Amino acid sequence: MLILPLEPAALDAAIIDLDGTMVDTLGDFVEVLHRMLADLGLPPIAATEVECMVGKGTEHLIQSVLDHLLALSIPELAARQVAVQALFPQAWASYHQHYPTVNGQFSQVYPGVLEGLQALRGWGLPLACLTNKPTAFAQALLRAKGLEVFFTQVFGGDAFAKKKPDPLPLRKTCEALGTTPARTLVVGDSSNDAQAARAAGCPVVLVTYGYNHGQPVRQVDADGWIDTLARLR
Ligand SMILES: O=C(O)COP(=O)(O)O
Ligand SMILES: [Mg+2]
Repeated sequence: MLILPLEPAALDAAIIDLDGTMVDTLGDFVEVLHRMLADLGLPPIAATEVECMVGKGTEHLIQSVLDHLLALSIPELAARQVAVQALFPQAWASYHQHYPTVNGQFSQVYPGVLEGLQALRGWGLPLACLTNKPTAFAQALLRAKGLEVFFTQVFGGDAFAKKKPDPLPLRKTCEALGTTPARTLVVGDSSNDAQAARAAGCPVVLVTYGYNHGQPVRQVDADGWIDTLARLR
């Protein structure tokens, strides 16, 4: 259901999230994490667990995975945090070593994404992609999936001093687009996108099929929900 009246005349640009909104990348994340965990001599983690950990950037993902896997052997939180921090540098290096070769191989563009992006471009809106994924990985994924042609800007989680849900990346992306937040539509899949949009003053529509940390996405404070980007037509 789309509550927000999506008037093209009310908008000057749109900012679209990547993981969980345009591309179903859970398979990429799981594969890279399994290669990383094998390098560390740790067991694999279930995709259903990973799904709840995606969306707050690479550092948060790696820390959450290590914390989850060490929880059985180190039940005490402070001791576990020390163990996670000790493993982190090797995990980070392994993750970044594997990601480029896996990127896009185990992921699919969601149905309706092309139609939705074409509709927004058809309204004459410049589009930016803003993700918490590292910029280089985001650019390579958009290229691999043939989506990069739609975007004048691509910013990742390493592009600014803070990541979503902080509003800073949205404000900076609006600046780069030359638009005001109130006239810039945000399309995302999680509370990170919605909280950032609310704090920045952007209208925000959420897709219902992405990753919202295991929480019902319709309970997130947003202006509307769509089950496919094709609904933007
Ligand atoms: O956390 C990530 O790496 C990706 O998250 P996003 O594309 O949904 O912002
Ligand atoms: Mg997302």
